[in-house]
Amino acid sequence: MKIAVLPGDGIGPEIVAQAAKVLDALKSDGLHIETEYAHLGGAGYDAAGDPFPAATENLVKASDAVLLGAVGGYQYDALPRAMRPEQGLLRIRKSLNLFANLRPAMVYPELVNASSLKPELVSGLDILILRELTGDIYFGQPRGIRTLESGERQGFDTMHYSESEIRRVAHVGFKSAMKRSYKLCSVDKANVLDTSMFWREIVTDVARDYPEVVLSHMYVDNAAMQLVRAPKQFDVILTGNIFGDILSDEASMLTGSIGMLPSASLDENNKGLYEPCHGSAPDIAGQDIANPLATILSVAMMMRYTFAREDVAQRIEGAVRSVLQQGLRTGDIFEAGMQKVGCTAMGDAVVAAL
Ligand SMILES: NC(=O)C1=CN([C@@H]2O[C@H](COP(=O)(O)OP(=O)(O)OC[C@H]3O[C@@H](n4cnc5c(N)ncnc54)[C@H](O)[C@@H]3O)[C@@H](O)[C@H]2O)C=CC1
Ligand SMILES: CC(C)CC(=O)C(=O)O
Ligand SMILES: [Mg+2]
Repeated sequence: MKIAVLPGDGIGPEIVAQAAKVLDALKSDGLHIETEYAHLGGAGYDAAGDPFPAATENLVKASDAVLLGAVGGYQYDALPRAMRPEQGLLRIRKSLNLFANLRPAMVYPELVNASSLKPELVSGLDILILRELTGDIYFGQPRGIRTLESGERQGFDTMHYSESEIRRVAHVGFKSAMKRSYKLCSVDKANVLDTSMFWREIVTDVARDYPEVVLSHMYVDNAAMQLVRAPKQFDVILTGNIFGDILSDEASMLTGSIGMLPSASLDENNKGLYEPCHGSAPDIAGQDIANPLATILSVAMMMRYTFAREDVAQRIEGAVRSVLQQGLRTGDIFEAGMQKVGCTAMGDAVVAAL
């Protein structure tokens, strides 16, 4: 298992250090894990003048999987767009062809009261948001800021999806639904956007290959509302890049915190990049208070999807469950009566529970 580790920026190094301890513990138990570190995002810009340095690209292409913290920081916000940390993230996803982004949102029984919704709405929740990750308005050309004939300046981006991009992620969605509850809801804005109208047409066509799966369609504004009204109506949500980005942050709060939501970004062969769904949280960086569980759970997803080690994945998930049962909580999921711990102590507790 050759794993490239990219701590990134902000809380990235803190949370990745905890996940790395889990990898070290698994290695001591006999798993053949080899890790190598590199820079991405602001760290890449600082070290090599590029948010996705060539050395990082070479390393991730030579690795089986990538573990990433997060990128971004206030100090980089005024850089030209191409130099911003977030462009490093978009480029690594594109470079590795990681078109399928799996973002499971499940509520641990111990955290039912940490959710911002009523316990009965979220208890037992287990949904999968499948977000297309290498297309859509985040990658569309042309884009930029131009001056119109009137002399007024205008910012513009381009949304598009090609048929092959929709087909391949739709297949992942239907296959995921076949392993779960045979229900797939495709989320779009087909009442307004041509891109979405086309998305709906192709998803409907792909559905013919999966007659066992019940396909439904929902507009994204309604989906945002339904996610907080009655989230358990969903099982797999299939959607595009920008809608999935937004809906998955929303879904994270059903679980108690964005610090609980892991992700897997996969190519056609299940080579993957694994990262928490949240960002670099510069507002809490350097204080040892970030929740490392989303990153640790991302390692579990890595074991499941890239290395086909369901046993190891479940072992890590069991350890996370165990620390929650012990009453340990970082600040973002803290409730009265629980024991508040920092990022490092939470990581240590997970390792001890492995
Ligand atoms: N995948 C990535 O690397 C992503 C990077 N970003 C970047 O991160 C930076 C900050 O963006 P924001 O919009 O503030 O989103 P964010 O996800 O970093 O933070 C949003 C809020 O959630 C909290 N939070 C996030 N992760 C947490 C954790 N593990 N434990 C406890 N609290 C946590 C933060 O403290 C903050 O209050 C920006 O530069 C942004 O571009 C944003 C999203 C994803
Ligand atoms: C650069 C952004 C697209 C990162 C983000 O918000 C995400 O992937 O969730
Ligand atoms: Mg996001």
